[in-house]
Amino acid sequence: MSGAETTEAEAQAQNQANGNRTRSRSHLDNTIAIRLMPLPVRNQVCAHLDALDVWKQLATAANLYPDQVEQINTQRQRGRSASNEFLNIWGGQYNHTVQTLFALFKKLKLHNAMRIIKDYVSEDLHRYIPRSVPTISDLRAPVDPSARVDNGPPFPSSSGVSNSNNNRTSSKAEEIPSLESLGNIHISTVERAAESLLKIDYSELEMATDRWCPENRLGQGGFGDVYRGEWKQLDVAIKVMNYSNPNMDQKQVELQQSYNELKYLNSIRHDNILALYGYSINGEKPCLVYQLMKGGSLESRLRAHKSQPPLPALTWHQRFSISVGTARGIYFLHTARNIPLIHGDIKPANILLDQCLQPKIGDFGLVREGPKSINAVMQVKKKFGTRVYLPPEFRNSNQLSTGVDVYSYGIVLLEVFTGRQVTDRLPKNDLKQDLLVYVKQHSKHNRVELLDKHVATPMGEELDMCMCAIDVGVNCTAQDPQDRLSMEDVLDRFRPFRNYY
Ligand SMILES: Nc1ncnc2c1ncn2[C@@H]1O[C@H](COP(=O)(O)OP(=O)(O)OP(=O)(O)O)[C@@H](O)[C@H]1O
Repeated sequence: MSGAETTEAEAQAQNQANGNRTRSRSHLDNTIAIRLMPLPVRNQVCAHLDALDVWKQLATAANLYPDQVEQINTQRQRGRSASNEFLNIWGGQYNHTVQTLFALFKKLKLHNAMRIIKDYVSEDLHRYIPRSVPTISDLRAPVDPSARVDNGPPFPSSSGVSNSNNNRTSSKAEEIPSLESLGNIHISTVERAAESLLKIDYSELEMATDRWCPENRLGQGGFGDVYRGEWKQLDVAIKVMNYSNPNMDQKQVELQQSYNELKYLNSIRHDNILALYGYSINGEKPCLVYQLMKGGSLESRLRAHKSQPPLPALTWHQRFSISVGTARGIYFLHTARNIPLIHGDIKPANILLDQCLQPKIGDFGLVREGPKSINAVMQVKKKFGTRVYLPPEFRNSNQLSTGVDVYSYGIVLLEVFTGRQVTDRLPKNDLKQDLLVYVKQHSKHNRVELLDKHVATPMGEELDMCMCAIDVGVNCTAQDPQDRLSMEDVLDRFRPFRNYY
């Protein structure tokens, strides 16, 4: 061992004896302190880490005290950035440097985070950043717990972050778990999310779809194609992930969405929530396998009269039953756990129908944990979802609450019963009106006129039921979230018509 190495090893031993918490800046590290990092860079790195939701891994690797971890969690639940709070504590109280942070990112294989701060560490450390951006093909490698990761040359011990993973002869107890990357979302995280899900062999899915025969292609979404297939005597829909977006930030968002789908869709079982059967990651592309919804999406059914050959329009009865089932699914999401889950992208394209036209909510890519209680509001950094279905307080001020789903649901109800799309061009004399203004104006006087003309005008109790649906749609889409119904209120309002569902 050279003299310099001995000094480094001694520094490391001393650091370990002191523990990460008391570690201060080493003489070998002359980079700036974390708290002096330029604000735009700090914001960028925090946004990136928050999107990956890795604050717990950071806190553990940095050996924070439980009360500090709780402090970060509290800020997170208030809608603040968990990563920023982590930096406040670790970078502020212990005066760590950007180089130390770089070492921490390296330890956790947060390569994009390393890229963001690389200009603030010495150039010879840039060799620790993998040259190529991790690709989805990383997923193909089966996780072998016994495999060691070759992280290249050891990171200087002055980093203040223990680096046992670099020591290929280190004992198992010291090892950092072997992690393959899905972008920056570790495969171990993905696997944990998918623990109770079936892991399906890719070759079985090839067989199920006749080798991805074009005739079995159901459609295309933001992530790639969806195929119909028969797998183990089950009718399934297989979403083939094709992370084609060349933009790295966008790609990261896509990866995060697939992870959300696994994490949340897998943890929720309800008659009106799409069943996720399993996933496959040992083939050409990662796949998610769902229950096949033979009735297609509500969106396509609402336009059925335009399809070739045209399908009969949905009856009022069917429309009502679909609306009730969808409301039940959203109500479950909002109330099943201590913290409400907010779907964030309720729209007809994400409501799928089975052969009996029972609805199931799909596309959990944007699901978020909301504020602690069903009536509370939290400020979030980023907007997400489909603009025309989002309420003004979320679109304009990033205020997230269960009211976001209620509003989107209200728009869906109005679309279902008027037969108009929220994006439809309105007749000439209504040019300045969007669907909501149009419905709100007409609902005062000529309410029956609002109903979809593709179906015979309802009479008697059926008419009352349709008017109730329009009223509920109007109440769900109030501009002020305080004036909106809750999903429980919606179901109460529908109860007098239970003969129809
Ligand atoms: N489980 C399923 N059963 C039957 N059809 C499905 C199923 N899942 C998706 N589809 C169909 O496959 C197509 C693509 O679906 P996907 O969820 O990927 O995209 P999307 O929701 O339309 O778009 P995005 O993902 O960008 O929001 C849609 O036409 C949808 O109706």
